[in-house]
Amino acid sequence: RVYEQISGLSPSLQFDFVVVGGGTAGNVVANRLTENPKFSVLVIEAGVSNEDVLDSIVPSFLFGLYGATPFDWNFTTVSQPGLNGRALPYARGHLLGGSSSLNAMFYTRGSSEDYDRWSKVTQDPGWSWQSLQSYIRKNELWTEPVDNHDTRNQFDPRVHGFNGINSVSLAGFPRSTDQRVIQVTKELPEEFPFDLDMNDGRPIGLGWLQATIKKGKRSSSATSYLGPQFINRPNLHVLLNTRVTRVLPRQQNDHNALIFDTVEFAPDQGGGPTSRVTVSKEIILSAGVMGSPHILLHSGIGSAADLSAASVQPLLHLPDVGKNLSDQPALFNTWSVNSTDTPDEINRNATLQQEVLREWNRTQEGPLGDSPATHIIWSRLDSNASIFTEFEDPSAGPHTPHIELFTSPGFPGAPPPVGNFFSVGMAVVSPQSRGALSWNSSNPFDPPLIDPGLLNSKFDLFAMRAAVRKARRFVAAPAWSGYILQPFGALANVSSEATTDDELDTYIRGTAATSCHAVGTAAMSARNARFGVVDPDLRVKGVRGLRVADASVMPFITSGHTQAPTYFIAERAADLIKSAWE
Ligand SMILES: Cc1cc2nc3c(=O)[nH]c(=O)nc-3n(C[C@H](O)[C@H](O)[C@H](O)COP(=O)(O)OP(=O)(O)OC[C@H]3O[C@@H](n4cnc5c(N)ncnc54)[C@H](O)[C@@H]3O)c2cc1C
Repeated sequence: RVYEQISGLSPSLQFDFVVVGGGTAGNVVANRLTENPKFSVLVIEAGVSNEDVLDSIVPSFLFGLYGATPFDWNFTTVSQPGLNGRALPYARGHLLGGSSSLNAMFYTRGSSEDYDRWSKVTQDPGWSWQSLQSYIRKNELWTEPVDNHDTRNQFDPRVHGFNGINSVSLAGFPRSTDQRVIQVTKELPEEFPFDLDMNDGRPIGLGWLQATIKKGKRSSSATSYLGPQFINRPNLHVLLNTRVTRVLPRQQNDHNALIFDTVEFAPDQGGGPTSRVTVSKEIILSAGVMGSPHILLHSGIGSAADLSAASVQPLLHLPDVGKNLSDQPALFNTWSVNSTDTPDEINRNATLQQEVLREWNRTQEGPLGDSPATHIIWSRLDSNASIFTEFEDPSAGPHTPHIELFTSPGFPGAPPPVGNFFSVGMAVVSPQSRGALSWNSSNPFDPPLIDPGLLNSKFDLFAMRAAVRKARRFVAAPAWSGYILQPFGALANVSSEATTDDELDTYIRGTAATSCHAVGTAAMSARNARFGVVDPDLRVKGVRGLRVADASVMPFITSGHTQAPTYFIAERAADLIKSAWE
């Protein structure tokens, strides 16, 4: 059952588990726990329903979800020294499905070494790439693209799951640039080798993008894990528009351990009275990389000094709550092109957009049904790069990329009034910089202070420079001759062979932003480690009855986009919880 307001929830209902946050991870946990009819679960989600939100259904309408909309938390970061002091908007999903309902839908697992590093740092073999395979497959429902084209040379079925819940697909509408992109792998195979499947654990190379899309529609954790076949389970309850403000312990037991069993919440718009619900088994925080540590801090779990300074009574000194935030700096390089066959025409012409929307409504086919990108190039810095004399390699191993380039026909976001474009987005996917989430108010309705620490490290700046140069070499391949006209905007200042590092730094610091891939603010560590927030079984260290299951538990960011690993974490989390109670 879905309740729009707190008043809809009968006070007589009893729950074994409360899942805080109906986002990417939370809905997985709720789905898997309610497979057992004996477990009753309440999901409490701050945001609105995802139902009938057209911009969340039609993949290429994603840009309509961001900013001052009901669907985005619309956070702002603190000033970023690495970006000339700019403060950035920071999107997070504020609707059922969380960020899976508004992200760019890229499905990338990262490298096998990323997970093996988690396993090493947590001393838990269960987090290794090999061990997670069963969860990867439980999550993935490989789905043929809506146009049913021949996909044999575009992915490797041996590494995919065909019986999971969340749809993953190749693009269902060919782009005029597709063949040129592939042509580059033949013209410059050393630098841009073709890779049949970037999700086989060894992503280095250039391959076709896979995305969480089902036959031309976004597949989010809300449409998949809370889909019609699940949402009517009598033991599954979802409360929307409701913000969790704190979790509270019951009286201390004989051993002095805090046992959390109560969730406090209020209407999301603030101003209303708080209510409470008590669980008989566990509370699972799945409020995401911003929400979960924010709730822990407001509940008195964090650095004791910081808690006292914020006038919150410290319950447990756990200084790493909110620390270790890891994000991937990103920017778009854009070129003008000699073609009118780009999405720019649709994106700036309302009549044309209505026409293709009518086609999409009829068939779910056409240019609206895909993520904006077509291919991704994953690369490492040269092993003899000068930066390695100063820094240890922050990547997880020799098969793990440092940087990513992704190709998108058209202008990124709303296009200028005239012109047609091709863009290469890029990111440092194995960054060295770390930021933090903190607070300066004891009011849980005040937003946290978000510092993604973008480009704080010289390593990340070095990697960004390498990525811009790589993007320039990519579009200089013969395949683009006659198509790419000239660099657009600030890229024009850094497009000659003679461009210096300083000039590149000015471009990068002036234009880079976030990938919105923050993780790590409630990181896992080994059971007896002196750092970290949760144990390898995702229990908050030092207390009982409380786990975290979402992107915030990643001890290191994976070298890709972060929704797929979040799904895998949630699948394993559900199994860990079930095995504790079944
Ligand atoms: C704009 C954008 C684009 C992205 N693109 C991609 C991409 O293409 N591919 C990719 O792999 N990753 C992408 N990501 C990242 C990816 O979506 C996230 O890493 C992942 O979805 C995080 O999942 P989560 O479960 O940790 O958090 P979320 O999915 O954000 O879920 C957290 C949920 O908790 C709710 N919540 C928070 N606080 C409270 C509270 N106090 N009370 C109640 N509910 C609360 C939120 O409303 C939300 O629904 C993108 C992210 C963004 C924002």
